[in-house]
Amino acid sequence: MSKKLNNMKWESVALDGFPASMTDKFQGFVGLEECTDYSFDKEGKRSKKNKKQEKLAAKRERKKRKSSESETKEVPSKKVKLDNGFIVESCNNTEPSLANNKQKRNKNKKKKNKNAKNLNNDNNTGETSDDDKENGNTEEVPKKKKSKNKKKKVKETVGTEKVVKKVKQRLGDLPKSTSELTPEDMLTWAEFKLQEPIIKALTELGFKQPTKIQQLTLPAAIHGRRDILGAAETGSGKTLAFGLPILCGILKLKEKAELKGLDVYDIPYRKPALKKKEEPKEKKQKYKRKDRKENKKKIVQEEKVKESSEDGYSSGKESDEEGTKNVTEGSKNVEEEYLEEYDVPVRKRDNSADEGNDSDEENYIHLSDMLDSDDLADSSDDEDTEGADDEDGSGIDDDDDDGGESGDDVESGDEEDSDASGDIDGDGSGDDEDLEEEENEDADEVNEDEQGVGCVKVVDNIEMPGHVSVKTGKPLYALILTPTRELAIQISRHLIAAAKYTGIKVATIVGGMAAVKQERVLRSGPEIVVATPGRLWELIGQGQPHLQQLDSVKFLAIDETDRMIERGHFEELTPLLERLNADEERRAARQNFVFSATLTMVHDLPTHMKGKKVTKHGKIINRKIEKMTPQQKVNRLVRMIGMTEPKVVDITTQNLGTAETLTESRITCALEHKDAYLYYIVKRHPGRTIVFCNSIGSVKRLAQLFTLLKCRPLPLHASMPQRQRIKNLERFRDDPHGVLIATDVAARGLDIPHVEHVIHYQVPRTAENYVHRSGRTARASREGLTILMMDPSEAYLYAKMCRTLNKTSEVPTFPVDSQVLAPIKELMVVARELDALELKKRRAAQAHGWKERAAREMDIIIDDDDLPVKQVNASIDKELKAKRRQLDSLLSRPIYPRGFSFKYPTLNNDTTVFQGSEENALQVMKNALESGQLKKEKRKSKNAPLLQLQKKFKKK
Ligand SMILES: Nc1ncnc2c1ncn2[C@@H]1O[C@H](COP(=O)(O)OP(=O)(O)OP(=O)(O)O)[C@@H](O)[C@H]1O
Repeated sequence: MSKKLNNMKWESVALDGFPASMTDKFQGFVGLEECTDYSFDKEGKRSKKNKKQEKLAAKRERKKRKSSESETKEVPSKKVKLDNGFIVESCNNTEPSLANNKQKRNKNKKKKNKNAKNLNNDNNTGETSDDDKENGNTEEVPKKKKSKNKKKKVKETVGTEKVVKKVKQRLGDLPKSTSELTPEDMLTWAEFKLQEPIIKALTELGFKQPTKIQQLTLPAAIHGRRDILGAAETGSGKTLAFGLPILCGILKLKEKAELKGLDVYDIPYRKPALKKKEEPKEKKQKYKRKDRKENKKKIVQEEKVKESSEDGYSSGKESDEEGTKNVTEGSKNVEEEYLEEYDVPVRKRDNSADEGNDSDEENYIHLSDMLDSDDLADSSDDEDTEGADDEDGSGIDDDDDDGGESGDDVESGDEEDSDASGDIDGDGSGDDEDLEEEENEDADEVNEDEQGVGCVKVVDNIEMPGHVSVKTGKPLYALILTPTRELAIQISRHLIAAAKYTGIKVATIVGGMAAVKQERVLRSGPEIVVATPGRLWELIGQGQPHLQQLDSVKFLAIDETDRMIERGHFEELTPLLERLNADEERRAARQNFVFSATLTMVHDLPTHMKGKKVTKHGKIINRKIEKMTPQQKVNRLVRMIGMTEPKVVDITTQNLGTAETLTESRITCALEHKDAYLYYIVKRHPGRTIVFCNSIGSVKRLAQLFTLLKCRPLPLHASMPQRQRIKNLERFRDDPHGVLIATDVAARGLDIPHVEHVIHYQVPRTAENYVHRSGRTARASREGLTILMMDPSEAYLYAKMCRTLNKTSEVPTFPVDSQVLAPIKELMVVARELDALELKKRRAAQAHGWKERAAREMDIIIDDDDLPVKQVNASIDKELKAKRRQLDSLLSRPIYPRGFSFKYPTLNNDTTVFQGSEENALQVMKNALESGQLKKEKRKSKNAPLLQLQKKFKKK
């Protein structure tokens, strides 16, 4: 209906004899209208003036109509779009269909609520959110009033809708704070002398005070300008522990350059420590003497901090000194309790032997030369322990990126576009195109899947760019390296949030996304680059000008450092570090940050590396391999990265990297029942859950199985396209009952709020992996639960892990209702059968497709009869149909515990699978711990085979 027709006179016409059968199709189609005022369209001849006048008149008319309608409360003459696709205009004198009206109202209501909800999320106003409840920001309002207020609020929010543009939260975005902090609330930060714009951003984020690790590292990093080696539990705020000093340092450098009219390139952030070595020996001896005294650590630290702030590079000598004093005093007590500082001797980098290594023995292998945790794992560990349906046979290690941008193996998920998180630049704008996979570009890259564990990606044709000092006029101040793409994106977003009012730009350079856009961002000269090593090295190799300033960066941070430097994982890291450390003076003037939750953790040796070994030449050697000490591990890091006398802050000594708020538990069961237990947990204890597997194959299998079980799982692994990876993470973040099934690619660093459970579907290969996986829950002082699923064949790995984590007793068992589990096991049998049939069908289709393709290529005509696969398909289809029906019927029925009497079957049509109520898993575990149920178990477990195994293991 054209606009013109709106202004004409309409009359309703009665619909006699309208067939009853059609009524439901025309639901809400309340009448017809006939145009009674015809005229010729003279639009073409009309003058512009006339047109304008007519328009105005029409507008006025519409306004009038609207106001009169609202006064008389008649049915609006607005067009209504029906479900069947018709657009109708309702009459004034006929009652509209109630159903449609209701439907429409509901729709509108939903829309409004949605808008209101979104706006509430954005503005943190209105109804109490989950967050509010958690923070205790709930308000008791009488019910009646509340509904009125609600309406009002909805109206208000809808009114402001045009003004406030809805911003979709992207992966890694920090949620805005619900509490409004005043400058007085932020006084704890003041002692670190952070610049005002940074404090302003922290206030907005609701970060009232620094976390423990921030409290311990910021003074030395900001005032002392020292290198920091930080180890703190997962989710303890390590990102800002290096992020804030970097932002603060950049602002200081910029300010100084502006004040003195200097070129930033020529201002070292700190006095090269090389010169410090030339200091009179007396000073060092003074330290040594003090060292012997009881309070040695703190004094040394204090002296060094003072010394650095006296170096003339601080923005204000006195104030810095003052600040340092305050901070050291302020954090005194905390440090006494937690701070563990190592003496880190600075050694020349060309000295390859590790300290304490008896290098005189030819066949001596030191563990530090084989730091790779997964190299260290038994070769049998690399296989998918289930051995079932591992389609691609990719029982591979899958916990880092950019060691090769692998695969185009998309297995699930729709293809709808997401503009969510391709954003790679500091300004927060992102296009979908950013997420374009670069499968073609990857053609000559080695696929991780094909390589298997222990193989190393060979980086060909990359020449080390010459160490020419490049000045583009837009200095690159800081480089932050991470092992995974998602972590890089997240760190960027955290920094962007903290740098919101500083004008500092942050670029994310990661694989799997369009390099073109990343280059464009780099051309704008961001001060900070957060990157994974692969893509970064690729762009450096291509001569990207902004990155040619790499060797003059003032700050270098390496997150998850222990993972980053593991042998064979990041081949590009070695040349990168060489490049960064090429100029000795610049290296010494650079401030370095090295962080991880497991920085000082050293795991047990795998048996295959111990004992006798027969060499190629038939010689038997008895290998002496010593476990590296934490100090040796730290020394190695210091040497590799080129740090100078770093301050080592390790606050993981109590819980070895896991958060204090984490509740640990375990389920021991047969391998074939693991799926049933997992389904039980997901359904009985719904909540945001991450399920970790040891291989890509396991992730794929579980994702398929749980899709059949209608759990809507979200897979995540390194051979998925980057776009899908981010989309799945965002979906998971947005779904309070989301189930993410992931490899260790999601184990480190990811900060998704309110993850309630972490389930280790398989015992992780190293204790480090256990710590990082478990650390996806119980973050930022919240509580969380981790469940380790273990079958008897994994007892050895479990015992090894417990030993590394210094666990003196077994991880307590998670209580499972066996009555409920029994019917689930039956359900799982059917689901697995269906899964197997689907796999068979896929394989048959693939084989069929292959035969046909081959025939076409060879110009051979094949009869359908010669393709027996099709017949197989027909029979599979039949079976599939039947199985699907069987599973659907099982799933549609609620699960009753075995022995349920059925005397009082429920009348409600609740679709929840469990008839028993859903329970909070953490609470269930806590209750079990308190009720003494687990004490009994402890007594029983004295003779448990697991402990026996552990003893055997110790003897080895
Ligand atoms: N001072 C602070 N006050 C409150 N929350 C904070 C503070 N600093 C950081 N956080 C929040 O704590 C959460 C965890 O921080 P972050 O991701 O830096 O942890 P992490 O120690 O790096 O964890 P992981 O070891 O898993 O990488 C984040 O959501 C972050 O926003």
